[in-house]
Amino acid sequence: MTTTQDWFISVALPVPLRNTFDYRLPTEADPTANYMGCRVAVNFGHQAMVGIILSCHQTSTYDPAKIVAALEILDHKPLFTAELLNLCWWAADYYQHPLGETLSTAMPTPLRQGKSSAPTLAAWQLTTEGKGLPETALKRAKKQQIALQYLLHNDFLLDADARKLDINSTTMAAMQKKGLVEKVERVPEHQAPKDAADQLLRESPLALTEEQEAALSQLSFHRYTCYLLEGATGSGKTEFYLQAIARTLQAGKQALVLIPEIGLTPQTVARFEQRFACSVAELHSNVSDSQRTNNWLAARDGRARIVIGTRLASLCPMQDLGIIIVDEEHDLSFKQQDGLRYSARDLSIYRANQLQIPIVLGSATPSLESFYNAIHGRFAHLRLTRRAGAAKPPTISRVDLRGKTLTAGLCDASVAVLEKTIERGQQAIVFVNRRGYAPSLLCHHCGWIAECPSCDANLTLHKAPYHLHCHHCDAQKPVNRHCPQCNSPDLNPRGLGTEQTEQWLEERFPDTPIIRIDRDSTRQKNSLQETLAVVKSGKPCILIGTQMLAKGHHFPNIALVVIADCDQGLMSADYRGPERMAQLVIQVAGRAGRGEIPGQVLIQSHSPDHPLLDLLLTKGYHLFARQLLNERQTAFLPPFTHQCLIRAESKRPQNAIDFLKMARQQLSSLMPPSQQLQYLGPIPARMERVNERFRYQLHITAGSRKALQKLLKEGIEKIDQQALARRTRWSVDVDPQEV
Ligand SMILES: Nc1ncnc2c1ncn2[C@@H]1O[C@H](COP(=O)(O)OP(=O)(O)OP(=O)(O)O)[C@@H](O)[C@H]1O
Ligand SMILES: [Zn+2]
Repeated sequence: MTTTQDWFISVALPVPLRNTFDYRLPTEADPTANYMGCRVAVNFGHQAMVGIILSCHQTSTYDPAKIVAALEILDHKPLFTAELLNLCWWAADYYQHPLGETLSTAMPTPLRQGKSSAPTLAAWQLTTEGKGLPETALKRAKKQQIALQYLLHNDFLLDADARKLDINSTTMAAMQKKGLVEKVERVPEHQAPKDAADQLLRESPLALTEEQEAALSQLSFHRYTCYLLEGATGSGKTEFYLQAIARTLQAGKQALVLIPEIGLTPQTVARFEQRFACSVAELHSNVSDSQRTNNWLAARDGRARIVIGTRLASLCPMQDLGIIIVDEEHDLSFKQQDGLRYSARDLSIYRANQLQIPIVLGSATPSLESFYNAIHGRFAHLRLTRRAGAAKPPTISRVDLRGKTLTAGLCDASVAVLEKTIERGQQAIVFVNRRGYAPSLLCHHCGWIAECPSCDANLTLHKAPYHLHCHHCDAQKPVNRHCPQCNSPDLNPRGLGTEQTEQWLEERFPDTPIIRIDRDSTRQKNSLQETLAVVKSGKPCILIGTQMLAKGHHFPNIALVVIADCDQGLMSADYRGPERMAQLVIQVAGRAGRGEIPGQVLIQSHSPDHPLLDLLLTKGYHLFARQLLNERQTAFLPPFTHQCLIRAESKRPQNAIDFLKMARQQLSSLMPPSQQLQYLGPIPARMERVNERFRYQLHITAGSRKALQKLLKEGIEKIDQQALARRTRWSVDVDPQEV
């Protein structure tokens, strides 16, 4: 007879090592059970850790005498489905990241820490006193009466159902105070998805426009295809998603919807809940840890039929996934910039392919990568060129700033149009690319500029509260009264930030609400939603904001959009600068005229005749993107080539440089440079010093993705074995988005 003593498990642990670890199965475990994908508690050195079981076997390549027993198996049911394990495996391999850390990235924090994976749902039930009440009680508190009536007919009221009945937590808390209800935790029941199919929709779908109809008829639901939905702003991409998802749900399958970070979620979730009667689970950083865990498990168990989330949702287990939607697929937030540097979009394309299901990448301004794939037939290209409903595309004009006086970033002509817009009782957006009051503080007498002591960066001046702030290392300082160099009191803000425009507009339009939307103003949970409620009311107001305002909001009363400065993107040193500038301009401009009011867009620029800007504004994003693609091809740049960055940082610059020299040597000994493989570096990062550390990088550009992957697979392993690799902080970034 075999005992658990004869069984070994291989475990992936969240440590920066690329191998897995063998343990004995704990004595109380059942060797015939399937533990693959379950969490296990183990001792690793002197530390207790939570790992994931990858396999169970009767032999080990290590000396069995030295293998210790694992402490405890933490799950009854695998947390990682075989499909998710495979996905993480691929991600670890492709992005050159340790598997254990990759699996850890996929899990919500409580699960990572070893907390229980038994899902629970918060619910209310009547106390004995509550049960004694007649249905007609609580007449004076309508909402409480609705809750009471519900509870007299049902055993309990789930928090989620309370929301659907429009009963909020204050109502329930009031009833609890009266001793009528109490809080309980329910184990969720499994809801058979097929039963729900006939009562799927809560509202009837819109009649599709011709273009939407044509695009939807091209979707095939039973095999893998990656669709690029290139749809103008306001063309009704969301309606397209909703109807594609309805068909998926009808077939008894789940849908996964990925959206960019910040702000968008509540709006999108509301749209989905309004349409569908089934359960919609959210996965993003604004959901509490315990709720995130429950939602993650609900997706695994199939209780959640639609999962909506940011990048991190792409690594969630799904019982029976039928479609993936990536909205605003060009958005940078889909790429993680530390740890596992994955692209949620690219990962999802791989996932859809493995599952043989459709994936839709939607955007008005597709990334050049996706655009290229669509043109070359790797993706199916769907287009929506016209706005849905009555809305017309906005008229866009350029405002030449040369020789004009600027106040808080705006010239007189733009202010005059703003004034008219407000007089007409309409709303406007002023787009300013930087937060804070001014990007630097300058001594007018000697030219001294306030710099961050730890970074190669100027300190940003903020007025509310009044201080100097480094946007790179987060250091904060009081504002100097005198120049530390020449002692002159003549210190002045230089450059433009959102706070400055806000302050000036408040003085200029004292009777109009001025609403600033940037990372500083929306730091608190839900505050963005509260602010946006004012905009939704439709009353005249002026919104000032950064990129956050560009992303997918639908405000029907915005008549005017002013882009204070689009020159930065045109002059950028990053080859992606023009692409990003164009996406931003089209997205921000796309907020104007989405309802019945026609939209107008003013683009202020010191180089209004710049050929790229001209191309974008006269020919549109599609032709602009084609031209950029031609330029990229000539310059041996992505998407025609494939890149990897190896980054290193250290307190002494030489350490990082030495490490990268070694890395370059190791790699080029495997594959010497050629026309199809270029090495560049070590070179300093764009900002060389951040937070007292010097940052360098090695760029590798290859003509073929396969060759690059082969090089990395063999090369990183060799680099890993060098002593320098253990002494240096370094990372690998495959398909980097910021170089
Ligand atoms: N078939 C349709 N008939 C009537 N109205 C529609 C239809 N499809 C969409 N709409 C409406 O058009 C407006 C814009 O749609 P939506 O927000 O989906 O645009 P979008 O393509 O996602 O734009 P963006 O990329 O700017 O976010 C919404 O008010 C939506 O209700
Ligand atoms: Zn700093």
